[in-house]
Amino acid sequence: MKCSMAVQTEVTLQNIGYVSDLGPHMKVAWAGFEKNWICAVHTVIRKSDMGHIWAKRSDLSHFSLQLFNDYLIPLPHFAANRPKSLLVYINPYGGKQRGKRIYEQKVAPLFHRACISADVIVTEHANHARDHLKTEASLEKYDGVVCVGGDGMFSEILHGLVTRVQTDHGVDQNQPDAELVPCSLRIGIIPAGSTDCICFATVGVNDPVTSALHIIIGDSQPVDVCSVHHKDIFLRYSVSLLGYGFYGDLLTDSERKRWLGPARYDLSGLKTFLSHNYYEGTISFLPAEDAVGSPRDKLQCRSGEKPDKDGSGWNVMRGKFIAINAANMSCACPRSPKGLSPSAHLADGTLDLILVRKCSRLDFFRHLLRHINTDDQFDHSFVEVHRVRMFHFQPLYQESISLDDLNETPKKTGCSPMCPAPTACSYNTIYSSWTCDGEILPHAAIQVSVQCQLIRLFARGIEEQ
Ligand SMILES: Nc1ncnc2c1ncn2[C@@H]1O[C@H](COP(=O)(O)OP(=O)(O)OP(=O)(O)O)[C@@H](O)[C@H]1O
Ligand SMILES: CCCCCCCCCCCCC/C=C/[C@@H](O)[C@H](CO)NC(=O)CCCCC
Ligand SMILES: [Ca+2]
Repeated sequence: MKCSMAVQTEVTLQNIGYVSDLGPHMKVAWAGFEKNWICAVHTVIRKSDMGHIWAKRSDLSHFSLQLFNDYLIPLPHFAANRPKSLLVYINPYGGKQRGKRIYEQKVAPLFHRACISADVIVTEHANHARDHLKTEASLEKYDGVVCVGGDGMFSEILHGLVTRVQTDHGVDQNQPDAELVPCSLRIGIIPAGSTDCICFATVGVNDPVTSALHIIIGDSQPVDVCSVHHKDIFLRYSVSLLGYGFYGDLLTDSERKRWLGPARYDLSGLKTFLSHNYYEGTISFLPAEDAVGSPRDKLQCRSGEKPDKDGSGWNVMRGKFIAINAANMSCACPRSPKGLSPSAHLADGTLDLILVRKCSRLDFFRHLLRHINTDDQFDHSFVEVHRVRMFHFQPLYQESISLDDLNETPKKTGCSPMCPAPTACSYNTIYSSWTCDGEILPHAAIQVSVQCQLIRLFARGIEEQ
């Protein structure tokens, strides 16, 4: 692979082929002198380094920009961290099934131009990437792992990588209080899924080229990971949303409608909203009293800081909940650009626990609506939010069945259904389940704890607006 010498070029609006956000404070421009990619010229510029110049597109026409032919500017503070060798997993079936094309057309040419070698694996089945990472991949050859797909695919990479590192270090993931070993390999996300909330909440935009450039320049964003256990048995890791009730039901329903693509969430969202179920249980949590900020401080996450010490004392609440949402990050996504918990931090060792208690359908609608407008979604009498380091949930009923059984013939238990109209109540409305980054957990009773900065992404968080 050849990287040619830098050649300084004048650029005007006419020959800038594309200008894209690299997070709110970064821009990328490249000039297509020909339509041919090989002749294209790339540069990545930090907006703050460029003063006002990038503030308005029209300014570009007067701007002489230093561009380097066939060479990505090795800005000094990026150079040392730039990856040279990557392991790429592509889910060809995520989102609108465009992962392979996105990688080949938009990302691979940039990696080539930046002299990055990439070993590409197009997955052949679910859990292919996870299992390959867990046992087979020669990780010592790589500087990072790239996930081309959605949040579900990211979850595979997360589980493969974290499990591999713990196995290599002899850490037992079944111990809820085990000190997990952080992963040294960074993970890059090329968004090609349906929600892509992990990419959106850590980069600020779902754009494959922007993500590719974060990888190329070697950005690094630590991210907390939640570990989820049931009766001291490890279930899963989560980085975005653990949701019981509304989001658990929505996800369960949407999995049956995968053929609809991303639109499945709209249909299942409407259906779940109309069913208006609530569920009774006990939530116990350890507040992060010494955490940086609070869920309602309206300070959006920059990059996250590590807290000094754990908070003290568990809080216990029993109630009837429409939704229990544990947001380890803002969960911003194109559907809700500020997310479920706009001030949640990426790397502070806490998550925001949002409890939506039983309320009228109209009130719940008002609450949902506030995820897409500027009003405060926590400013309702039936909503509370806590910044926590750990939480446990115990549903009212005794959990003696697994999710698989839930899809079979109903079995009666001694507990009463928690649905508003018992006559219309079906078996499924008695129970909800947790969605864990879009995957359904097999148990409702869970213990969750936040593992501070367990992984790092090729990203930089969302910079100050
Ligand atoms: N080759 C494959 N065939 C079938 N399923 C796969 C394959 N590779 C990965 N998967 C699974 O596909 C599921 C969905 O993929 P992905 O997350 O990429 O897209 P999505 O669900 O549309 O997007 P999002 O998770 O952002 O809503 C993942 O849980 C992953 O395990
Ligand atoms: C009246 C209009 C009200 C509109 C309300 C919109 C509220 C949207 C909040 C979106 C929160 C997304 C949280 C992300 C969760 C991901 O881990 C998961 C995996 O991709 N996706 C979903 O659960 C998919 C979730 C899909 C939600 C629609
Ligand atoms: Ca966090």
